[in-house]
Amino acid sequence: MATAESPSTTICRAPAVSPAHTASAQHSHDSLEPKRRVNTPHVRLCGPHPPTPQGAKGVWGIEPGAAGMGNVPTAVKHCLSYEQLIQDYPWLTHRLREGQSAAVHRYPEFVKVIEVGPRDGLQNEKEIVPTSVKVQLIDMLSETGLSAIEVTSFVSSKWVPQMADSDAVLRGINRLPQVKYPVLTPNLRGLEAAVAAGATEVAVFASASETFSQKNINCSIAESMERFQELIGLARETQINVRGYVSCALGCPYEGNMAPAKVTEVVKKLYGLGCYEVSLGDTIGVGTPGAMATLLESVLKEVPSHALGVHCHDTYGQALANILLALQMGISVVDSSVAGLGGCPYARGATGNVATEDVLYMLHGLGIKTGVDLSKVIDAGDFICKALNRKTGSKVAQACCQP
Ligand SMILES: CC(C)(COP(=O)([O-])OP(=O)([O-])OC[C@H]1O[C@@H](n2cnc3c(N)ncnc32)[C@H](O)[C@@H]1OP(=O)([O-])[O-])[C@@H](O)C(=O)NCCC(=O)NCCSC(=O)C[C@@](C)(O)CC(=O)[O-]
Repeated sequence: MATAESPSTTICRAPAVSPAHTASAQHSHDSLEPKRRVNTPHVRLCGPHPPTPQGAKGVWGIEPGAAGMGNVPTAVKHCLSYEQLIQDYPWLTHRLREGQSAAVHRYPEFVKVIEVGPRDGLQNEKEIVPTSVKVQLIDMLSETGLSAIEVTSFVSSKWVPQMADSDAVLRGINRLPQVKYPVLTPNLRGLEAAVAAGATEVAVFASASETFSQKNINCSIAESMERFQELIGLARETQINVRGYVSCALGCPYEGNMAPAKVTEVVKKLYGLGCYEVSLGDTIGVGTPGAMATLLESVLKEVPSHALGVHCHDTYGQALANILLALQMGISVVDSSVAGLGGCPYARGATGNVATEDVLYMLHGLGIKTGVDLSKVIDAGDFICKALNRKTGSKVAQACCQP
């Protein structure tokens, strides 16, 4: 690892045409010329736009509402977004949604992106990152418009040596009033140290897996809940907000598959203890959209969507798909890590978190507001990657920064 105290920053810029702009341009083009779009030898246009009267064949030559996109040639399907399709042909909406067991919401207008790079992203780094580099990274992230940056963790330095400078990091950063700077605390000792260093928000971390709980915080799930009850009680007395994590929500490196009911139980418990929000951690990035849907169906019966977030690692390349699915099910809080840094020291094989840059690109492309400047996040990612002598894990940053 390069140990430069202040690595130089290359200014990288996001594409001049934003994904939102591109999407809307595409939409208006499509809606002006729906016929041209489907004018392929495989498709017989039997009806005008908007859809044909009852009884007549509709576009694609199928009965309105009869078979969703079933008869549409694959090449054409690929050109159409779900949203554009239901906008052009509203009669398809019911059919497309029918059969989905979960209630499908519209996408949220605003998504809160919680940056976890300085904590989750760096905790697994073998070589100690200089405090000044961590502070500079956080200060750069503060300028991006992010409303929450998880900066460090007050844990045992014997367990996680990289976080041994938590006090200096929290005291060293330039705090902006509009940004929250939560820190991880596993016990009362951590809470006290965090508050002494100026923390106004902390996060506790439980697990849905007994084995992972033992490996990560050296106690059972039940014992962790007892600790957290005391911690949360004390924190709330002093107006410290507490966020919760449930690790292994979609799979455990030691126990494998996690039953949604078991995960739900832990989420419900943390919420009941007073966590204002609980983040569902796919710690080892094994989840798929199907697994996320099943989990959320279960959790949403017990905890409201506004009190839930998703925290996806990208080990199997499923993170963005999982997040998209969660958004469709009403979730509007997403954790992510600049440059896709990350990995848990107690989760073998876990790779980085989903990259903040990639999440922002997707959200902005969907027309969802985040308040975050993607270009500035790319700059922060470039800074930390140079400091770590590492290639970015963000596909968007790779695309934007190609020489
Ligand atoms: C929980 C403990 C402390 C129990 O560890 P323990 O060994 O059972 O605790 P202990 O009470 O016996 O203390 C051991 C030593 O640590 C000290 N100690 C005790 N507490 C603290 C503290 N707060 N801050 C600083 N030092 C502390 C304590 O004073 C003592 O020092 P000694 O007397 O030997 O010199 C330990 O297991 C630990 O620190 N674990 C943290 C593990 C961790 O940080 N994992 C990564 C974060 S979780 C994660 O990444 C997942 C997440 C959140 O991102 C979501 C997802 O992806 O799923």
